[in-house]
Amino acid sequence: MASLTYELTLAGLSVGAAAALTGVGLVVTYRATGVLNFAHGAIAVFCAYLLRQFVVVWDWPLWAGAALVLLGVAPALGLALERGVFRPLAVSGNDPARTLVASIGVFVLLVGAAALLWGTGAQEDAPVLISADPWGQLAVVCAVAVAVWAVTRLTRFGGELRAVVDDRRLAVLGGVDADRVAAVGWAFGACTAGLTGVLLAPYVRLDPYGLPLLVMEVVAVAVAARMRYLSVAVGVALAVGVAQSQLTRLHPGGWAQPLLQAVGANLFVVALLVAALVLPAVGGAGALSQAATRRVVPAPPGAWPVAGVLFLLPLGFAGSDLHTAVQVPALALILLSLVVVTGRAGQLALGQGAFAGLGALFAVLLSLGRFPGLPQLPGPAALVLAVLLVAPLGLLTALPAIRRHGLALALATFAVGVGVSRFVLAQPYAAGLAPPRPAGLADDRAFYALELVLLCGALLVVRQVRQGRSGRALAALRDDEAGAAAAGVPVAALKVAAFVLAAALAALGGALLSFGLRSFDPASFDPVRGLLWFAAIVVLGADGPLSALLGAALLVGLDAGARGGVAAATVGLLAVLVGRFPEGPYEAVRSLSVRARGRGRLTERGDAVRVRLGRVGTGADGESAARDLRDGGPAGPAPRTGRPHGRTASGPDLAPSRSAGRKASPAPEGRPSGSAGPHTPATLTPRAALHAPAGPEADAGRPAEPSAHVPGAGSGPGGAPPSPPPAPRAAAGPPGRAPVLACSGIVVRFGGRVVLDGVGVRVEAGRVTAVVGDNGAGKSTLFHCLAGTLRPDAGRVSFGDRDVTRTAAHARTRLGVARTFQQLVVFPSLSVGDNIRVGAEQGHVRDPGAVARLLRLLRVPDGRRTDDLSTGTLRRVELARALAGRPHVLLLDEPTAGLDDAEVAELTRLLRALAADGTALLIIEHDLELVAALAGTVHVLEGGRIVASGPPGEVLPARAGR
Ligand SMILES: Nc1ncnc2c1ncn2[C@@H]1O[C@H](COP(=O)(O)OP(=O)(O)OP(=O)(O)O)[C@@H](O)[C@H]1O
Repeated sequence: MASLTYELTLAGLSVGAAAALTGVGLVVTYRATGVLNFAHGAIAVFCAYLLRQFVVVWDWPLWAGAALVLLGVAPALGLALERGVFRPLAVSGNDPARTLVASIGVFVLLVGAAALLWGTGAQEDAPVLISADPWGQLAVVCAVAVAVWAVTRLTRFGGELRAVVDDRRLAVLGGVDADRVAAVGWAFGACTAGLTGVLLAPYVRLDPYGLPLLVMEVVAVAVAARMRYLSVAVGVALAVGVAQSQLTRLHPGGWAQPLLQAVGANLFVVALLVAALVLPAVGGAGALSQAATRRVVPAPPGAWPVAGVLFLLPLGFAGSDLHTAVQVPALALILLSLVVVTGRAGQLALGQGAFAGLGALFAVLLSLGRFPGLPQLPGPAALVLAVLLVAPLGLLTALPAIRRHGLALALATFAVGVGVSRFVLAQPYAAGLAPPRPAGLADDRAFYALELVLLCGALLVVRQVRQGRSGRALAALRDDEAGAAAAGVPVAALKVAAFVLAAALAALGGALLSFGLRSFDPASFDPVRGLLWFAAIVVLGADGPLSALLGAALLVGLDAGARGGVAAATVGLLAVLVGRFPEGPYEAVRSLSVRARGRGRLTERGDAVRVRLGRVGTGADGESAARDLRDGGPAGPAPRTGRPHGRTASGPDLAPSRSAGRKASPAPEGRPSGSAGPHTPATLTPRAALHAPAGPEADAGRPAEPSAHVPGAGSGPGGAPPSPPPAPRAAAGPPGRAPVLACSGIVVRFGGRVVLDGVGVRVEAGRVTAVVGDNGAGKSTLFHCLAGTLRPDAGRVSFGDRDVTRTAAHARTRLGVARTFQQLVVFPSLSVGDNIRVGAEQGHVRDPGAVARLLRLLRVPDGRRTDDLSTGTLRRVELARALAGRPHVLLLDEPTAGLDDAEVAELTRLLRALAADGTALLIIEHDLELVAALAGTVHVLEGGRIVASGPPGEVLPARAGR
């Protein structure tokens, strides 16, 4: 027995050593470049094939082949990838979605190229570089790990590496050659990938699809090591390898037997599921730009009728052509699922193959009467029930997606895809299933016609989802999750809905695929297919149903008409190009031609400048927008009643110069504060704009008007005194008014550090309350607690008499607490009008004229895209979106950031008018002059505590004098 244990341990160490090498390679590449290299497994298989080519086919000596592959080809491949694919992405900001798409593109490209060059069948004669005896392999792993440790800890290069990892731009400013660091990281990562492939190939099947996946399952090891700790990666890899090996000894009877066998054979997949779904997310938890997924390739005119005719053509086919054609609508449905979840909702869904496979398996089992607990069903009923059963399983990816973004979400959905493939689809009960076609549809033509009908139905459903209110909400979610929540979009529910609908569509497609081919083949739905489909839909323009039709025709056509691997190689190549040139082929050609002329090298500095200029909005539009703002006069007229707290603009003694850090205004304001501008309709006050009479249904669904809903709200200056606030500990503020929004005793800790310590503020109707303080004082943290984006560790937040401490951000918005962002947030894929419409729709404001009035009031251009508008205009768009939901409370985090003096004056007048109309405002602001001009009450935050509160005239001079 002891010797069996020993033997199994040795076998496990051998597997673990290869996994450890993968882990080390992934960690080093990630540390050097910030990229989780999905192509690692594909590089491994490419190198393994190449060594076989040299040694077995061309009869080279093993040492020569190995030296050339591992010390020549692999690092050269890594360098080429860094130089040609990932460096331009890193320079342009390392958008994780684009980087991920590019690395999946490289994966698909290399896998396709391997299939093209060496065929899709498995090779059994890969040369053995190091014997199966684990000691040699372990020695290699230890040597590699120690070398990496020594280089990163003891050399200057290691210091540079750490600097680049911490902050690439900062490191570059500090003189570090980030490109060199990344190049070394890529070369080394590719070397370890090659070594892994060469070590594994003789002991597992060397085939273009299986081996890369095997290597990618091992990503769990790197995730468990938090993409950081080499020793953890090596330890986990060896432990899982040994445990997997030892599990083969157990042979329990009954139901546990197949389960244990499956787990024993796939312990790295279990580890992947745990690492991706249970451990804290890697790659940062923040919402990420999904620029790569929202790409729309505009359909040329007449594309839909042409597509319709092309899809009808196969009805005239016969024989094998028609048999091939039946796969197209089925695959189009699967790709359509990605249009919904990735294209429109912006979620990186790498596991759609799993849902297609489940749909196929369930439908086939049901139609054969082999589904546990259910009788045999006729084909159509089996199809419907399979879709209904799989749809809720969309929660498998939807639930992780609620908290995970970007890379972490990609890993989670990939893990689910791999898990379902290994534990459900590739099981003995699923082997050799041959479902009958539904009665009356045995003929390929009839079946194809049914598929077309179902595809049309699905296209109509997707069209409905992408249009109108739901379409705008999904686009907002895709563009900026926090912004969407702030506009009132129920982010979590919408994600769940998108994933569930996508699972249903994929299941329908998968079921049709199996019925069409009259067989269930788990390999048709393996995770590599999932990656290929994902890359294909992103390449063709994820947010467009036409892409699904085109993609399906392309993939099926290439698979049927060309050598195996051509489809994957084509999609991979396109994905790499799209990763680099997301703006499309024109941009690609332009950039390449500029480079060919030797003038277009994108430098760190050049790009940074462009990014900066882009943000402040240069060019004719930006300048004209700023001029409009200056010349157009204030957004609203003078307050109808006097200012409630009777302050006028501050004296010069109160504030430091406002122009610090702000664009200088070339034109004088030339107008007294609060006066109406020439372009503003004289009768249009902010509240009048928001609450202008509308149809009887105008406020349907709205909880209540301020006075009915919130004590004190809407009473404005001189309103009836409301009842006292219910807050347990009275917050600072003048007595006699009930706060619309209040917090008390707020405590927030980050990692044990107290950032807010018993803070309380009241935000009252018709008043501007300000919070000032030094950088890091805790202002934004307090703001997040009030807006609902952060739950305090202790304390209470109340809205009127309602405790909202645990109420989600979007729900607070719907109650009437609107906010803007310090880094302004607009939804770039929506027009200006639609940006505002999202706010109105989510606030259940059904007055059709409200958006138009807001557009007029804030003088923002409807129909325009947001990309080329100036910061000032974008701030007004953001404000308009916040106001569109008719909020009772408006929270503004540094609203003047990036504005010039004229724009600040404009904003000041608008905010004053809003307050005069009864809105409760809370401002976090460094600009003391603005605070003095606007606020009735000022709270000074220092080190997480409120150290002074009162009217600005009392509080601010002390601050200004510091
Ligand atoms: N998510 C977080 N994790 C850990 N620490 C955080 C986090 N968010 C904020 N902090 C820390 O909490 C403190 C308060 O941050 P906060 O952003 O609230 O300050 P602030 O007053 O808004 O500063 P600024 O004016 O620069 O925006 C800072 O020291 C910051 O580093």
